[in-house]
Amino acid sequence: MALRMENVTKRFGAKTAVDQLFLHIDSGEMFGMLGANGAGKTTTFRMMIGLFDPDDGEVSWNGSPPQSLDARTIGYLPEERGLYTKLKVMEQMIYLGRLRGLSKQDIVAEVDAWLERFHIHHYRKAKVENLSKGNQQKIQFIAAVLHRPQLLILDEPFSGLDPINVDLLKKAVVKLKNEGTTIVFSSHDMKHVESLCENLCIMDEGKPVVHGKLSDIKRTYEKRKLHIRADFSLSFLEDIDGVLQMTVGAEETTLTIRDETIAEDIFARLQKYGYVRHFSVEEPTLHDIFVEKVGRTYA
Ligand SMILES: Nc1ncnc2c1ncn2[C@@H]1O[C@H](COP(=O)(O)OP(=O)(O)OP(=O)(O)O)[C@@H](O)[C@H]1O
Repeated sequence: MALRMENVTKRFGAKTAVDQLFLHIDSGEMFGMLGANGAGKTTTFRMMIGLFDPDDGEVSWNGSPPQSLDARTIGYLPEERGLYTKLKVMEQMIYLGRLRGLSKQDIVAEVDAWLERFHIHHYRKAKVENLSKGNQQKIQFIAAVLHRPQLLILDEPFSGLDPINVDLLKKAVVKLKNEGTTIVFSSHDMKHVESLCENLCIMDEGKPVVHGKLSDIKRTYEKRKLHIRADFSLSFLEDIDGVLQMTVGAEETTLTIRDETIAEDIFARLQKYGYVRHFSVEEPTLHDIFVEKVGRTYA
């Protein structure tokens, strides 16, 4: 399932929530959408699944509008979680799965496997309202995937989860990707996108300010941090033109430099002094890129 969004704009009254967005997501890809609150991620998702029509531009999956997709093709974890809290976990899953045309037998088998994977099988007969928030979120995730969609859209899937549950969910998402599912998810946390996605889009006020392959994006930004470990004093580096800051730690010295050419210069100089145990140029993080691109701190 490959997605194309061509010059898509969505307005709410005077507010332009999404502004001339171009996106191309390949089949089987894991794609990350980043952006501060109100950047336009949820509105973009709603257009992807055909819940909203764009005011301008076009959305298509394999050439067809999202409205023409079979309900089983898409799995959607909405930002506003909504489960029937008085129902028991399995009852709820059977109800939701039946709505999508699955047999009770298939639903029970699929849900049991997911509950095991998430270490919450003992809650299969528990009422949803008696589960912790994190466990409710896992149940909602299962509801989004139990029909094995080809296309999975997850709005903030990791928010509110503790690190152990974040890892469990990440593993589940990677497994689905490896099985061929096209996955799009949003996050406020750049690290999640950095660890999971090859391709991403950073949105700011409805516009994609950065879009493309993570490795390409990183390559186009200056590398400005140097880490050096050596068996001799590195204090002379502070006086080199282009060294903006220097922090001397017990083991390692970290330098902030003006641009990559300074790293080459320092590397050449160090050769003359003695044995260098470690020399690395740190790639910019997505956070660094966001700050550089939109000129303010993220989220
Ligand atoms: N149904 C709506 N009616 C009016 N304005 C809306 C509607 N949906 C979204 N907006 C506005 O559009 C902008 C983008 O909202 P959206 O929910 O898409 O952002 P988001 O990136 O998902 O934010 P968050 O991270 O807070 O969920 C916001 O200014 C929001 O107030």
